[in-house]
Amino acid sequence: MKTNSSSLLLRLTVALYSLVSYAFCLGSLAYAAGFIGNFVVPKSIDSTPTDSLGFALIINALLLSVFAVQHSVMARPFFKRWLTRFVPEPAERSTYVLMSSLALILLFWQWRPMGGVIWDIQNSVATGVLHGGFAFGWVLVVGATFLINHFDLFGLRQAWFFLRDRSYVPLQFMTPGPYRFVRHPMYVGLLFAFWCTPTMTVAHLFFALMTTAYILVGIQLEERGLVDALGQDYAEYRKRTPMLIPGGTNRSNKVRRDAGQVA
Ligand SMILES: C[S@@+](CC[C@H](N)C(=O)[O-])C[C@H]1O[C@@H](n2cnc3c(N)ncnc32)[C@H](O)[C@@H]1O
Repeated sequence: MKTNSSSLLLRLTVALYSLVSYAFCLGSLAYAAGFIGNFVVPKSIDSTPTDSLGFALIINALLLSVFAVQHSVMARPFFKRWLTRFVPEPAERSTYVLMSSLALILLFWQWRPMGGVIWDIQNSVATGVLHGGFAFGWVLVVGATFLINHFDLFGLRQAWFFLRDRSYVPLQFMTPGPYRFVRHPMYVGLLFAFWCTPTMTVAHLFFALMTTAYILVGIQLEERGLVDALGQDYAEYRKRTPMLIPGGTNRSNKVRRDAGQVA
């Protein structure tokens, strides 16, 4: 990322923009924990239903689709090339972060609770385990961002290079902590956070199913980009490290084994 000695005003503007985007992101992530866990926030995934089940399903499906499309399309190289015709390159990641946060805020605002209980666990040990799984999930999500590079993932590092009029240094391939056991610890964390609940309502189940499907599809798209960006190291990593389940079958190897290419 060459800066061509951009004006100080532009560099300061990008720095401020990245901080504002980051603040939106922190706020929406914190709200997401309360929204899914039904604590602290004024409106959560299981607030009192106000619409018919059919209408609620349609609106919620649309809200999740907006997030999925925004998140996937804006991460693709063709979109980044188009966006950076209008937005300085060092602000591209912050724009992605800001738009993701706005898509989440729209979801929290317009979400239609749906009532109906699928399971309701009363046993105190089981409830404790599920609450523990929920907390573990969020700790894993946030912890993994720091292991990769929290400030790069949220666009601040790019703006910091730009502010100092330095060229951006991309992240190198790495396998810190849980990345040695699975390729997508953040998504493992999200799956824990979405599924670990003592009371599973229709709305929560719909949310968990849709987001799980999105994570499984999103991984395929993300890994294509990661192989392009990180090269052979990531391609090898895909072959030897499971996607989501530690010790589980690695999908790439399974495909090759099924084709008789792996002993
Ligand atoms: C939103 S993070 C999600 C990471 C991963 N899917 C997970 O669940 O932990 C996506 C970014 O993380 C970075 N990343 C993911 N795996 C990486 C690795 N093994 N080494 C370096 N960077 C990685 C890339 O910059 C990628 O754009």
